[in-house]
Amino acid sequence: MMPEVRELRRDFLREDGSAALVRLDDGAAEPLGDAVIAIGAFDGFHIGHQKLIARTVADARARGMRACAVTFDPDPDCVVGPGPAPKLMLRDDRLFALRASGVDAVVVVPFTRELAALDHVAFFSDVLSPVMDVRAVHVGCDFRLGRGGASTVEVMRAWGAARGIEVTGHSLVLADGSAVTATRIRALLAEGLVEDARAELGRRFMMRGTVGSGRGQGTGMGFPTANIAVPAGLVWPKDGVYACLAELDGVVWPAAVNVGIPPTFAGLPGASKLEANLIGFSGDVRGSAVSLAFCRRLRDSRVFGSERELIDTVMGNIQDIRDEYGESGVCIA
Ligand SMILES: Cc1cc2nc3c(=O)[nH]c(=O)nc-3n(C[C@H](O)[C@H](O)[C@H](O)COP(=O)(O)O)c2cc1C
Ligand SMILES: Nc1ncnc2c1ncn2[C@@H]1O[C@H](COP(=O)(O)OP(=O)(O)OP(=O)(O)O)[C@@H](O)[C@H]1O
Repeated sequence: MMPEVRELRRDFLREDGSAALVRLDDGAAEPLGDAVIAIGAFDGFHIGHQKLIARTVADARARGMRACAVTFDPDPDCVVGPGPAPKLMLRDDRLFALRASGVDAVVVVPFTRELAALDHVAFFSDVLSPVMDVRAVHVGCDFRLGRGGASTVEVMRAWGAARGIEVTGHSLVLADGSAVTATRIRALLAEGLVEDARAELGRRFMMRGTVGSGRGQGTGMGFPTANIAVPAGLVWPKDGVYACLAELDGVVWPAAVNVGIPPTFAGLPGASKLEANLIGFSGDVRGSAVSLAFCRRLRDSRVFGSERELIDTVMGNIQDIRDEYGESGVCIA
């Protein structure tokens, strides 16, 4: 059985993203007035981020003020990190998820080395105050700002108390006894643990890309595949075969997916690193945008001794996924 439309819209970030988007490098940004804010990179927009935003929105409603998510572009880790970690989300998906989170506005601060060197006083006074009057700040208790992370929650709370700004460092949302973080979800995906990643993301892990061409042999073997090129800089789940859901033109199909260069064809030109057989779909997908939401890991990819063995195994995987999800598309547009 395919999941409900509501769940699918969540997986593919199709929920209504109606909050205003305010870029601080856009000189025409309208001032937002009194605001309750949450601050962070929010890569993955996981269940910890979601709870932090829910608290921010509840506080803003109680005060009769605007709720704002303050985030950065690019992700600070890409500017000041020792080597940027692969991201759970494209920038636009991250902003979209924040815009659908219940806040009134998403404020995007361009992140530069100069910004990274500011302390909290300059960050609030010079960067944020032209667009909003911050009255309350919600962050995780481990949050740090500024050069060397010198502005801890305690430092900001003491500074804010004298200025009528309430700073709250919330205890972190835990899973299996330790904090849910983007870093931990990346590690789960690197082990192929897509179901655990789903629990911590609050939706299935999703990759998006454009269909290019592969070696052109899948159709002849009975399972045509969309060979998906994904933008650089994103996390990849561990190589292997997965049951997924695939969105194409607003319709979601069950899909059998191979992640990683197929070991049987390693070294041959044209092999695709991400390919999906959309179950129940027929048509030409080249040039289209396809998104994959990861449901379950089926097995490691392996070297096959013969084409017959490869076909039988892959068709068996496809049948298992068909048995679980059917072969009909579900419209989520
Ligand atoms: C569900 C699925 C499972 C696959 N498993 C393997 C595998 O274990 N080993 C392998 O070498 N190739 C595997 N492949 C890749 C196929 O070999 C590949 O799709 C086929 O050769 C066609 O490639 P092409 O689209 O580049 O022409 C798998 C493909 C799919 C869709
Ligand atoms: N598990 C959590 N529970 C509540 N708040 C959290 C949690 N994780 C992060 N936050 C808070 O959410 C905001 C955004 O966090 P940030 O972007 O640093 O995410 P992160 O998941 O900790 O990422 P990373 O693993 O890359 O450090 C910060 O205020 C942070 O303290």
